[in-house]
Amino acid sequence: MATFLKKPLKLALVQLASGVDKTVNLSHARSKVLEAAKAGAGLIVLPECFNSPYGTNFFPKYAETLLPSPPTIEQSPSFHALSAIAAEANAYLIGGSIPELEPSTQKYYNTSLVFSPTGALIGTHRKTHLFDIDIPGKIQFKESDVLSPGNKLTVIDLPEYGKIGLAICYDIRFPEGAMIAARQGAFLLVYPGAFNTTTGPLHWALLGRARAVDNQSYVALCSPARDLDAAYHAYGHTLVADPSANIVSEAEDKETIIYADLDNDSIANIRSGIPISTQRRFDLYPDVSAGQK
Ligand SMILES: NC(=O)CCC(=O)C(=O)O
Repeated sequence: MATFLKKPLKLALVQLASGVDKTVNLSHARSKVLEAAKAGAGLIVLPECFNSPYGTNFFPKYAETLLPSPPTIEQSPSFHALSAIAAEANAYLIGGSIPELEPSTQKYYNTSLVFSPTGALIGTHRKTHLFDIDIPGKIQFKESDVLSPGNKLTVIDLPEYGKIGLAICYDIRFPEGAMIAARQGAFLLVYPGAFNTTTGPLHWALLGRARAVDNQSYVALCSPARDLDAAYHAYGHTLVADPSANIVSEAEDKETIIYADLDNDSIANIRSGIPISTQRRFDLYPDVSAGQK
């Protein structure tokens, strides 16, 4: 049997309730991550913009400097908090995302930091597709008013488990990145995200299941809890889809932690039963295959 996930993994997604106080948010994230680790999670995920409110007016105020790496604690308290939390939890930690200011260009990014169980930084992802939408009478949002897009796709190796693909929220609408990660061997595609109460009911679960069925990989979507006092109403509904595209765990809109037990057989069985990964006709779509390793 082919191996994609080297050993069973308990995944935890923290649907965190954050407010305006970054220090409080970091300390609250620590307590929820430690709770998940105590429950046996080996990989723990936080939501998009987990330590600030979500909105273009908040990005500059909450932005931290990550480069050159490692930053000082003054440049990035979140970097240091996440590193320490991962080590204390003895678990892999995907630190949702934070607004980043790149000092040399003065550009802002929406950036995810990933730490190993020793607290070492093992990967970063800058959101590559910015959330610019306009649905009249419902929602208008333009991340590109403030943010710049990242310029790389991200696959990270967790040595004991295998590879994961990482992208942020709106990135999920573009299936090419997920497909490239899966073709590079990712057993799991992770999206810290903050859909809203308009597009969430329409597309959140559908997109999670779509990326799972396309790639026959586990998919994890991790949202903030909904806060009706905030300007932006996150959808919540943090979820995990399995490689057959069943939703195996899903939150409602309040703060909670959801768990899923990931295993290699679930990936190997669907990939051998419906072997789309070996049946692709890249001769017919070379523009898609150009990004493959
Ligand atoms: N934070 C985001 O990228 C939101 C994406 C979203 O809501 C969507 O519909 O896509």
